[in-house]
Amino acid sequence: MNPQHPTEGTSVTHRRYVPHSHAHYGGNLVDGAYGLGLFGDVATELCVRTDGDEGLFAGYTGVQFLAPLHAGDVVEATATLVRVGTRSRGMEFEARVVCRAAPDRGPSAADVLDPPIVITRATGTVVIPPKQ
Ligand SMILES: C/C=C/C(=O)SCCNC(=O)CCNC(=O)[C@H](O)C(C)(C)COP(=O)(O)OP(=O)(O)OC[C@H]1O[C@@H](n2cnc3c(N)ncnc32)[C@H](O)[C@@H]1OP(=O)(O)O
Repeated sequence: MNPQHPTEGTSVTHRRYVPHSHAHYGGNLVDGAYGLGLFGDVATELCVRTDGDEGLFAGYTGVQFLAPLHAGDVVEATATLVRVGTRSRGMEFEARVVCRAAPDRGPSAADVLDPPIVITRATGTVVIPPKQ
């Protein structure tokens, strides 16, 4: 498929289960860098769709950790294109927990969270390499 023209408002969402092997801190807490990894991956697919290239993450202008991410959560991450430069692409990111364990009901019990819990928001810039 040919890449689309980069259009503000285009977004991509990834969703995944957070394995228990990723618990890093006390209380089954996952490190904040895990969420930034999700943002890198979702930004990559967004760039593939808008520019036909994976892009290179140049930097974040802001990151807010709003609520904890736990091992065993199902988390989704969205990247939205908010600014189209010559080669730079400004993006907004949001990560949400959509399912979470319910250990009071048993070791494998879990609930769908409605509404999801927003855990991280960020803004950043990805750069598309010059066309060869
Ligand atoms: C999708 C996720 C992928 C990843 O996670 S990759 C892993 C982490 N990232 C990296 O390893 C990237 C390492 N950095 C680099 O390789 C380079 O460093 C860049 C490719 C990011 C930029 O280098 P250059 O292409 O030489 O930049 P320029 O020609 O000076 O500028 C091109 C456009 O990019 C904007 N820009 C450059 N650096 C930054 C920055 N640090 N923060 C925000 N914007 C930046 C400029 O303004 C301009 O924009 P305008 O094309 O729209 O005019």
